[in-house]
Amino acid sequence: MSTENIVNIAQRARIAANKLQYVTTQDKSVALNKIISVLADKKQEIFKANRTDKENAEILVNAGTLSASLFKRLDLEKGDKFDTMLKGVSDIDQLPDPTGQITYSCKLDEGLELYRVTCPVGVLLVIFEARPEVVVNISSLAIKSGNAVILKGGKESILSLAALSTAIQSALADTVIPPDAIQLVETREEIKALLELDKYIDLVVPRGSNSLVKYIQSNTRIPVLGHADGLCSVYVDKDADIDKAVRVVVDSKINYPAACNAAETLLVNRSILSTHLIPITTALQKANVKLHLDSESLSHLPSIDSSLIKECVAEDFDTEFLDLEIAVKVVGDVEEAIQHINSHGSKHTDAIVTENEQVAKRFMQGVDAAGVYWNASTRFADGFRYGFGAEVGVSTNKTHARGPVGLEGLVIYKYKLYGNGHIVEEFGEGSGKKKYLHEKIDVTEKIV
Ligand SMILES: NC(=O)C1=CN([C@@H]2O[C@H](COP(=O)(O)OP(=O)(O)OC[C@H]3O[C@@H](n4cnc5c(N)ncnc54)[C@H](OP(=O)(O)O)[C@@H]3O)[C@@H](O)[C@H]2O)C=CC1
Ligand SMILES: N[C@@H](CCC(=O)OP(=O)(O)O)C(=O)O
Repeated sequence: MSTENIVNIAQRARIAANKLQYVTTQDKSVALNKIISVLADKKQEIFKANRTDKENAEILVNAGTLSASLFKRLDLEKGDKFDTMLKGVSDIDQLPDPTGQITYSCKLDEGLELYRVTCPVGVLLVIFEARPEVVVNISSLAIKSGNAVILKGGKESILSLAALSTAIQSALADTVIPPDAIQLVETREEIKALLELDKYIDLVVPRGSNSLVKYIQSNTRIPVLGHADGLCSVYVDKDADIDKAVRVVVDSKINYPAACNAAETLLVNRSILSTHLIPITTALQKANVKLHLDSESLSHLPSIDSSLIKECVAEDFDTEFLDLEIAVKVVGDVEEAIQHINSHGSKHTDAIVTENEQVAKRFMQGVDAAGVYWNASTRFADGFRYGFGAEVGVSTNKTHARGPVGLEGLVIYKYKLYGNGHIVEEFGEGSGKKKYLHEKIDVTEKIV
């Protein structure tokens, strides 16, 4: 696409975003329900496009140039993926409108009232992996939060994405939401050109590998909300219940090994090696997980399947395997576990298994991650599971939005000041000057 056309896409997104400032919750609901019905009507057409994407991808899988997990992500037909995707749109419709919410109010003077009110970010540019349903998840979240979005998914999903976004745009054509609110681009070159357009685009969300996020951060002036790799750890403490430890570690690793919220590192307290390590590693091996063991854990596991054991190297603790592999390290206490996670983790999601509340609290306060869990699988790090309907992805940024990004992550705020000819000159410390009241206003309803 020419540079001129790319600028045109960004300009149209900007115009759509400006219009979206005025749409009502009811308008959004009409649009989301229309999207559900058009997607349902066009299901076979969308599946046909998805099948062609899969046929093309299969050639690459057979040639060994594409992973089986990428192929699995690409598949929109399998199981209940399509229905779950539609349910996500309906769930988002049911959630409260995130815009127009008053998060601060203050009476500065008689007749002078200040409100902080949530509002859309504006125009988003979201880059994501070859997972077709993400286009529907993000479009729904964008519409409900009043944002326009330009989307680019992984190249392997190009036909599925085109079918889905065309369906969404045709649904919007029958509503007050401008179809330009949801636009698709297809290539890295187009992204490169869009990254220059800080005049039209307000926020870039790169969702994918660390290298993608780093590339975007280094090549744009637009603020970036990075959704990068998940180097998640589970720490099994000396006061861990064995059954809970096995359940949490195994689920964190095998429930969906290619996801960013799968565990990549297992930290085990030294004092429970003889009791907990064997049941946990046996369960992992039963699930075909390859263990990258440090020398201390290796010396405690003389008799397990050696084809699934490797002595670890230092880099294993900085590796996102995204597969049935896990690095195992013995630590002395929770402090060492926290220190390890804070120096090797990716600030995504980390879990502790323990029955000791004090130790759990220490872990949850000390670990610097978007999600810190006690006796629960890292796989819960997900917008749907958090009750957000769906997610843009899992933010590994520390500011604006952290962890699964749903509707609240897609709004900012503005301060609205309602006066009656008030001027600053009248206020001050001297005689005859007015003093600020700074009284909280009891707000019960939405304001304009
Ligand atoms: N935190 C989160 O929410 C999530 C994180 N991830 C992480 O993503 C990784 C795996 O996903 P994977 O598909 O391999 O990710 P990639 O980063 O390889 O690709 C993701 C997307 O980024 C695009 N892309 C990559 N580099 C560039 C670039 N330089 N310029 C423009 N576009 C670029 C790709 O385009 P193209 O296809 O055209 O090459 C694709 O659309 C794992 O680390 C996983 O943890 C995955 C999902 C969610
Ligand atoms: N958040 C979702 C999906 C995670 C995700 O995006 O995975 P993937 O695209 O396969 O890296 C989940 O927990 O299953």
